[in-house]
Amino acid sequence: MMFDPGRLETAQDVSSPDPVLKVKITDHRYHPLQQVLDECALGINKGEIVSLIGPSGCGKSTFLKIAAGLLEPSEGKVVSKTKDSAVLFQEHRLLPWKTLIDNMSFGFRGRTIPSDEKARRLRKAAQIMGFSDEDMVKYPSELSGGMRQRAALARALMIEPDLLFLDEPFSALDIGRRREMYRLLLGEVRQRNCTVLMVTHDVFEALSLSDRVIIMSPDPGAFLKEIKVSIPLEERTRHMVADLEAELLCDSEVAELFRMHDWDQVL
Ligand SMILES: Nc1ncnc2c1ncn2[C@@H]1O[C@H](COP(=O)(O)OP(=O)(O)OP(=O)(O)O)[C@@H](O)[C@H]1O
Repeated sequence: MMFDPGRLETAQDVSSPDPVLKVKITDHRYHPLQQVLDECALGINKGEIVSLIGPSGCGKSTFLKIAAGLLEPSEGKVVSKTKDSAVLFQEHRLLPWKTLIDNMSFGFRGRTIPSDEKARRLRKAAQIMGFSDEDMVKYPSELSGGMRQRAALARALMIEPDLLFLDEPFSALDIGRRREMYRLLLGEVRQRNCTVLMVTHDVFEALSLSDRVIIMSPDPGAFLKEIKVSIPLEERTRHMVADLEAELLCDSEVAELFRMHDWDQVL
């Protein structure tokens, strides 16, 4: 297929010779008879935002969990040169019996960080996320869905990670809250040149936020295509991203994958 080379390019070995995260999986199975992942290799450069998209069940979360070191691949290896990584899931995973401040502080567990530095980070995160002093002593059940998701992001950012794994963390939010989260996240990510690997169902979201988008096909999961989005993130408009999405779905392999041959029709 032809992509407009100024906007969407088929990525050909865009990772530097020295990526900060290198994942090479040749096989992954939860059960001996069911191969979930076939060959999948990915190198991510420092400060790069890479998204994985693909049909439900193709193995995106499995790949992300392996990349994040939460799961051992049946065959393969992960090499990371980053210092601190954090994972953010679709469910906020806040502890219901802890207040907001205690949930955010939970991000510090297992780290030796001086208490004045902890207090500084908590204050800064509360300010960025828009939490009042009153909010900080509330329990998760007393917070709105958007606040809970912001709290989960704040907790993940407490350790000031240089590598962030996101598994559909915005999918339960409305469009306005989602954009709010994008801004909060990208502000932090850009400021600290953090590297990001994100799984999403949403092609528009992937094209909005990423430097590179990887499209996975199922049975067993494998990388079908890599797309580089060359419009700088700060310059992307919704209109441009909608055009990129249409362009991507014109690719017969991608359309086939998502069963979107007639993508222009609403139904
Ligand atoms: N813990 C597990 N034990 C057994 N099978 C699993 C486990 N986790 C995932 N699977 C299976 O592995 C396959 C890939 O699942 P995975 O969650 O990685 O896909 P996905 O692309 O992230 O899906 P979705 O988009 O629906 O979240 C599926 O067939 C799923 O049933």
